[in-house]
Amino acid sequence: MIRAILTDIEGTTSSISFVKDVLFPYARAQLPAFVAAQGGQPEVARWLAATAEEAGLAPDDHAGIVATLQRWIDEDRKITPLKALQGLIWADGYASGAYRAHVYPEVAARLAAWKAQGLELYVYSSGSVPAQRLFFGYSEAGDLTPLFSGYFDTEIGGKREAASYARIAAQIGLEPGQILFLSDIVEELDAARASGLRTTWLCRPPLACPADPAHACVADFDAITP
Ligand SMILES: CSCCC(=O)C(=O)COP(=O)(O)O
Ligand SMILES: [Mg+2]
Repeated sequence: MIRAILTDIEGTTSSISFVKDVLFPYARAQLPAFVAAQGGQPEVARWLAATAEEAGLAPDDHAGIVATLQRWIDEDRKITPLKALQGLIWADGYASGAYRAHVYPEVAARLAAWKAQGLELYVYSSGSVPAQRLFFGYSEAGDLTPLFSGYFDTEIGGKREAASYARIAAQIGLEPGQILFLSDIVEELDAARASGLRTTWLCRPPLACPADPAHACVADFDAITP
């Protein structure tokens, strides 16, 4: 019996376009000024140092670090320091009203219905946990954060690694088979299933489920019956 739902964001609750065409360009454009103004703040300095280490750069090479981060954004790399810094930058955009996070039309009501029927709801995204809280706090459907019991990011492990899902199940405190993972990426679903989680594949239009899908496949949350 399913006791909890663990959901991906990009391509699952929300459009890929909002992340790639709104959030990523905003972070890319703001990065140089953000690093210049806030590079000395301990949290920012920690992630800049992690970026330098990952890229083999000197810790004080801010120009090189910014260029590296911008290249990683262009390549859509899911690297923890990049994701942490993006989250810090996006906070200003949400607070100023520059954008609100897209969620597909049925998502808020369906999440609320699952919560009302006793399911616990969790998020697992490559976006940092603070970025996830902002995303659902400033969504087009309003503040959805009261619906969620917890958030996981790549600090628990990569989304294509089975061990990450075992760690998440242990942190949630449920058997893996009691958790339903929702994602648009088959490699993530394969990893979750390898650790015993139940899986459902979101193929949002204009995509369509293949004839013989590798995972239970739906077009939207209304078609999911946990
Ligand atoms: C929650 S912040 C925006 C999402 C993001 O940065 C990202 O890389 C999306 O990754 P996901 O694992 O949700 O597909
Ligand atoms: Mg996704």
